[in-house]
Amino acid sequence: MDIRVKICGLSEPEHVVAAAEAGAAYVGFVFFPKSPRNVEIDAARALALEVPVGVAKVALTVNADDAFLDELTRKVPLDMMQLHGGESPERVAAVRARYGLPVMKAVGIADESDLPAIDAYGAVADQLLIDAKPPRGADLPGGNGLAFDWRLVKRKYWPCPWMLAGGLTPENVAQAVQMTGARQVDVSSGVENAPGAKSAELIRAFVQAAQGDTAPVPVLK
Ligand SMILES: O=C(O)c1ccccc1NCC(=O)[C@H](O)[C@H](O)COP(=O)(O)O
Repeated sequence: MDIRVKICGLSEPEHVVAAAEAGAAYVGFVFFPKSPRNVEIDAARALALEVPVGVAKVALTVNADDAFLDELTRKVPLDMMQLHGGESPERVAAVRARYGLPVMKAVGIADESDLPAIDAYGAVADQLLIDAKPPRGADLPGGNGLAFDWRLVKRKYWPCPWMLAGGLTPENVAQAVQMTGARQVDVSSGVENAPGAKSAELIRAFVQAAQGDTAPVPVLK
């Protein structure tokens, strides 16, 4: 099955190479100092230069200001910006216009009351990342290894391309794809041995499982 995979929170060249060789379509770099996956801009530039043509380099920021994004986009060759904070639809549109890069907006889902944000952000973003809403008081707005109820996003109409995220693992990704109809998936914690410590083996297992290269999983009713 042609499922596009994003491996997020990469900080070591060997894992960038593992993701690309496994067939990931996107690699993500996190710019958020509180995260165990945070990378500095100069380190991200070096990582980005390891990424083969055809694999999209995504910069994940959280409520970043123009000064930071100016430096980031000047120094790191990027293919997409991922906004993972409380950025408003107006801010999403402004970032898109200022940097001329496609913007993916993260939308956190916990229950039905979160669903209208899909249409609000879908009207201004190039893509949506549909993720689990972080628990109240969490240190990180994403990358928490938490899944949400996938039945909430079994919808027929999507305003733009989207990616499923939140608590995905090599074990559950095939079922998540089957239940939601997602054509793109994103993972961070599920391919780590500890927070921030990616595993090349788990990256390969995740891409294979997402693309249906393992035994089918039973459908949950
Ligand atoms: O991964 C982080 O540390 C992070 C920090 C701040 C904002 C967002 C962050 N990650 C967002 C991602 O794109 C994750 O891949 C997504 O939330 C799924 O994470 P996980 O449930 O750990 O697979």
